[in-house]
Amino acid sequence: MTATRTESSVLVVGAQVLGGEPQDVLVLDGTITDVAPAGTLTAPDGVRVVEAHGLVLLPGLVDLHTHLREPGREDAETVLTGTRAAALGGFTAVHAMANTTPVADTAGVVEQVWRLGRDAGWVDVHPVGAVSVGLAGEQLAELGAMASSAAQVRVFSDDGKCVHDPVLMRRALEYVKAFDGVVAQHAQEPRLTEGAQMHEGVVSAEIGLRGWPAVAEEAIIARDILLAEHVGSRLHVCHLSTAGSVELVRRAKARGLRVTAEVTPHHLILTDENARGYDPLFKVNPPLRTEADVEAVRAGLEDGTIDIVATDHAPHAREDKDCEWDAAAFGMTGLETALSVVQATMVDTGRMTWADVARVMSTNPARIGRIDEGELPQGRPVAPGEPGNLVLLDPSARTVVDPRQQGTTSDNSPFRGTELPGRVVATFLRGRATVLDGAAVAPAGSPAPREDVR
Ligand SMILES: NC(=O)N[C@@H](CC(=O)O)C(=O)O
Ligand SMILES: [Zn+2]
Ligand SMILES: [Zn+2]
Repeated sequence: MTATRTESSVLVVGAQVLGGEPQDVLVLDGTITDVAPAGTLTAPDGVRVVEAHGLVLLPGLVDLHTHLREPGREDAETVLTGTRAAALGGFTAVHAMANTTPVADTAGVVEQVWRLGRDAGWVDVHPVGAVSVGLAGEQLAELGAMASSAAQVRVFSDDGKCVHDPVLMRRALEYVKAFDGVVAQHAQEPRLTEGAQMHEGVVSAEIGLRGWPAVAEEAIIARDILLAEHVGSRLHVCHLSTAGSVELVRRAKARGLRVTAEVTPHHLILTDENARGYDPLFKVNPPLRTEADVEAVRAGLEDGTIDIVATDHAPHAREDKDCEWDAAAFGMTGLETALSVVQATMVDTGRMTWADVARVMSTNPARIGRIDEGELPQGRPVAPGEPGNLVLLDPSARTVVDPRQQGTTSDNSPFRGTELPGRVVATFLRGRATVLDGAAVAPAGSPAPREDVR
């Protein structure tokens, strides 16, 4: 028995794999070797045994849309704290958005983020490359160099900003075809959203905040679908939030186009009514929409129009959120509440099974990001021969969200003080526990987490 075997091996006993019948799952040296009916497997000497009766076992979650803020805003989050938060949320891989300072628009920056992730050891970090230099929307970034770098970038996005120029968008869609990449668009028509603060509707009119019409999102999605069809490329729609957007993607899919879409946990549960108290915790881009939009995105996720749930975890420092609405930054944290919100809105409502959750939070995001194959594949089935990337959750638990108890540096969760169902009990990255009994387990030899700025 080697030290490695102990560290990256585990026997999970009696877990409901994808919510099904209780099974034992044995992981040896990072790889699943056996899945058998509960009570039939025994642990080899020195292998950790995790008792999991009544718990649900899913493949490790994959986030296609995380803001880790490093380099540049380490006061809000670092690769280390953000990936620790991800592990606590049940994730084994995240895609780190490019809107950092400097912007991740060169091979050098994406390799830096990739290395920081690897050294931290909490989850696999896959940097997203910017579409345009400095997110300025003018000049195409070095997409090819980022793709062939050590970070092997496949997802490109100016997220935070919309790739508004149709010529630039067309070029990006053409360029990424060479390496089977995808452009992930933040769909926001800039002229229709100048100074916009929240969803344009009854509530914005009543409380006097500048509105952000649904059409500002839908106009860009419609255009990009046409461009992707013209070019024959893959398009991914970030944080889709309106009923009209769901309908556009539904029609594109019906026509066989390679268009995928994501919804965030917050757009599955919160509405513009939450803005009535002017609490900037509910200020987010795209804005929280109406009850009808919430129903439409739930239905879209249920019928497969929306492929994935992505967190859009957007940590912000205190001074950027602890101010009046108009001055506050857009964004909310989400890595540590995503699974609970999906349980509350989709599983506990009877709309989805745990197998469906595995599909929209692991299999599909890994596939869209092209990390389902290669050296360290993610989003794979819970089956022999597959990597031991797993999350064990207790669906019967209920937790009151307390940002001070979370792994993220920032405390801008809209669910502060809210009771949510479900709790991540353990997370395994290639057999190694990153979370046990709901607590983060620092990887051996990892740097000590720096003092959080609070
Ligand atoms: N979602 C947000 O409200 N904010 C994101 C940017 C983005 O995802 O567009 C951020 O970087 O803070
Ligand atoms: Zn965005
Ligand atoms: Zn984002």
